[in-house]
Amino acid sequence: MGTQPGRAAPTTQNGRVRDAVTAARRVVVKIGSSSLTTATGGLADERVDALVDTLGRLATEGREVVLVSSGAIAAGLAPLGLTRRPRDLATQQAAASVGQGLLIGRYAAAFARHGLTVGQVLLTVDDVTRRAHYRNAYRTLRKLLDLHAVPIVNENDTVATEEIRFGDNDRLAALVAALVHADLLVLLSDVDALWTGDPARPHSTRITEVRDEKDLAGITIGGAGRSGVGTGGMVTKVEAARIATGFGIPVVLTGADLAAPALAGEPVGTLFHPQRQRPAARLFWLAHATSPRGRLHLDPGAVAAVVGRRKSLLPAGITAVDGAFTAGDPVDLVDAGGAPVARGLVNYDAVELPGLLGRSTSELAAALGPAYEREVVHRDDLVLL
Ligand SMILES: Nc1ncnc2c1ncn2[C@@H]1O[C@H](COP(=O)(O)OP(=O)(O)O)[C@@H](O)[C@H]1O
Ligand SMILES: N[C@@H](CCC(=O)OP(=O)(O)O)C(=O)O
Repeated sequence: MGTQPGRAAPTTQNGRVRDAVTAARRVVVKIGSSSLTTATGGLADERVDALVDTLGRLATEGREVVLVSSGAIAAGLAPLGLTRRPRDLATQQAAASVGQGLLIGRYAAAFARHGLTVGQVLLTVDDVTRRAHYRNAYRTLRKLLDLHAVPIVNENDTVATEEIRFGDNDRLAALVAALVHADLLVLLSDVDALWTGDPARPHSTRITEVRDEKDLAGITIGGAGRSGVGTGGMVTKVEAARIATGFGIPVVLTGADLAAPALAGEPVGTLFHPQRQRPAARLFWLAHATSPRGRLHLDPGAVAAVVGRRKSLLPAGITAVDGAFTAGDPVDLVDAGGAPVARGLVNYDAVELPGLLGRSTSELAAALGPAYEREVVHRDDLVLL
């Protein structure tokens, strides 16, 4: 290991953001599988209890707490006689189905010791990305908080398919934080902070604060750790931090055993500063939360118009279409090399587009009617990637 765990002295700016951490009224806390399980993969009761003691205190102080907890698959392994995390989706789903009940039962018992009731909230990608669905998810979470219950969120693993799955819970936690307008997101893992490289390597050092993207330059952000039950590793945690800070929410990334000092605003872990320049929430959501349902291939002129001049995308600049989307779905706009340059909400169904490609809007309007004068993606519904 590189630098031994220690508490860095807060800088003034760090101190100010830490004050926001202490003052946070609504907090989303995410804990990973690796922090909840024993070496053999079962649920580690004492770890669940330790986390719940910290969160229970917070909730009884009057703060609103939403817990995003992984661990369903890990908890389901032993009861099904499995010795390690399965690779195939069907067995992962079976394990999650068995484990989720055990996990929630364990949390319900632990929170009950603090006089608190829990509510299970299982979400899919669609539930947090599609407007109609996320309003629904928001209402449920809001009502649980109003009723002083602790929502415990996980991905709905049993119905999520490979294509539309988060897999890790880091980004889900960031989107839940945005959804409930949290004041703080705390990501708890089996590592005490973000390090400059694999923490097991001798020259890696701990990063105490990330003020903006520049502080991430030169860092080796690696995959899941050696516990064998986590997924995503630091890659998805840093992505989650980008999403949340982009929504103006500070993020603390630290070890599960440091949850109490982190929530008390002590300088533990890595503090990601909220970004002052908030993008329009809807477009930010589009860039980070939606999974594209298809791809529109642009010719170089269309790339220059959309990216360089911030114009709407017209049928004339599209050379090919992939995917089975319907009007209103998010799609990626890709250049001639296939690299995504923008994401937007498309105004046509996939089946309609091939007949329109390469034709000018006036020609289309004359041939097919005024409805075909509309842009394929309006510039207000476009975000550059
Ligand atoms: N730059 C880095 N800093 C810290 N940890 C890293 C880094 N790169 C890779 N990791 C690994 O990421 C692991 C945490 O991710 P993961 O196993 O998915 O945990 P969780 O179950 O908490 O989501 C750590 O145990 C660590 O080995
Ligand atoms: N929804 C899954 C989460 C998968 C997972 O391992 O996530 P994480 O530990 O956050 O990287 C579960 O409950 O097992």
